[in-house]
Amino acid sequence: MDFFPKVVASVASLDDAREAVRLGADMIEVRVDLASEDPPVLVEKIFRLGKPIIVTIRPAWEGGSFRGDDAERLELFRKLIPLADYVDVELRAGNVDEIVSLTEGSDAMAIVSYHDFERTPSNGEMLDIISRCLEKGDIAKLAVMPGSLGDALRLFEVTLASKRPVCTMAMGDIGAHSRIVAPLYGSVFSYGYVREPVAPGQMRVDRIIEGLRLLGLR
Ligand SMILES: O=C1C[C@@](O)(C(=O)O)C[C@@H](O)[C@@H]1O
Repeated sequence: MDFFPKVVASVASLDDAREAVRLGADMIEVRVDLASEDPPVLVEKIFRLGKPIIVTIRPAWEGGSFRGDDAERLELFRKLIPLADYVDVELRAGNVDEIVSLTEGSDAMAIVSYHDFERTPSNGEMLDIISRCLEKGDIAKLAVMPGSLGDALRLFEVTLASKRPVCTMAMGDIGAHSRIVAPLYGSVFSYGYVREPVAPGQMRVDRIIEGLRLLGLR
């Protein structure tokens, strides 16, 4: 295996971030849209834990809880980027290019993401989505909802066929195994939870680590 996938803990509090470190997460995704604490204060506290940080401000129209407008979200990203190793922005965001451009001249990389909570697109559509994400940012992320194991299998095919770096996951109960299996096909990150899943089918991060070890990926 020419790379080792990173296990990302999705958190919205300092307590969960501390637990993520204890459970062995490699990186911490701060879901700013789910946090109750002031974002710059929270991200600064989590930054001090010493793990790479992904800043995500997921809008309601793509499954998150942020209800501000594009300008407000852009400003929040601008404030948080100095502490971020990665920012996650949706391919379909109206100002995706503006948000990605905030990373230029910073240490942060841009994850350009696409979530389909209803279905698993065709292989051609998924490859096209990944390609468009990589045109805009540094890492492509694709999360889909499988209706069958065959859909999950197609996601693995697409992951294997994709240019790097790509992060993929099949959500829901049918797709839960993808948290451990997708990295085998080249997914560079696997997202898990600490206390409660933030997306359908997420596993707790220590379980992902255990599974990756069984596959010789840790
Ligand atoms: O995009 C993703 C993936 C995710 O939706 C998941 O299915 O684990 C969890 C989100 O927090 C993250 O930003």
